[in-house]
Amino acid sequence: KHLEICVVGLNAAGKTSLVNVLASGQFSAEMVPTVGFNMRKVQSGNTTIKVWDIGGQPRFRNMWERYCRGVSAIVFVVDSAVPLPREGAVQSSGGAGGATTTDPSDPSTSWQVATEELHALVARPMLAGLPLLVLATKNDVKGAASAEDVIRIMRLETIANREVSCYSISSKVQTNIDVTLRWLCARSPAGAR
Ligand SMILES: Nc1nc2c(ncn2[C@@H]2O[C@H](COP(=O)(O)OP(=O)(O)OP(=O)(O)O)[C@@H](O)[C@H]2O)c(=O)[nH]1
Ligand SMILES: [Mg+2]
Repeated sequence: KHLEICVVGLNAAGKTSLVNVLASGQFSAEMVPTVGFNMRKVQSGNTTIKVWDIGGQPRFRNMWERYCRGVSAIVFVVDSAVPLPREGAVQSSGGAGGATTTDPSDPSTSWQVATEELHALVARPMLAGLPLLVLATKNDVKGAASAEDVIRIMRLETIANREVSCYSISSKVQTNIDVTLRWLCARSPAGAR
């Protein structure tokens, strides 16, 4: 079986680290930001997964939709080690793309931007119905947000008309990498949906 998936999320969320662990089992603390995109192939049993890993810096975010078209699933990676905002601090401010003034020193900003980027992406008509896996990574860090926190903060229950899952994972100590791979392998090839 051949699948194609696309991994997106904010810069330094941990996308490339995850893809490296999926592809080769290797984790490195020394990472360089992805410029543009990388493609890696992940083999699991008789399933080959072509993985598009897109840069998360603001200038690459407009590429996400293009690479997500026609894949079997979208993986959105968030950094769960970023402190959670105060209750109610993450609000919808009407879409992503620079219209929002952000304070980079404010941890609620990162959650808010991630939430806005995710909701803007899944609202794209071309991506309608694509299964979504939100991965809250870096759960090896003390005080990391749980999957339940992420579901609430990012309002994942409001994302309708597609399969949505959320796992808390760590690439560093390889927590829930197995369930992530099982979720990916269970997708149907694009076109077969
Ligand atoms: N503690 C911990 N650190 C992690 C984990 N995954 C990634 N990191 C660290 O987070 C930083 C960013 O990781 P990357 O994988 O490069 O992040 P990215 O999402 O690919 O970033 P861009 O390519 O800029 O979009 C690196 O210092 C990683 O070592 C994890 O599971 N646990
Ligand atoms: Mg990267």
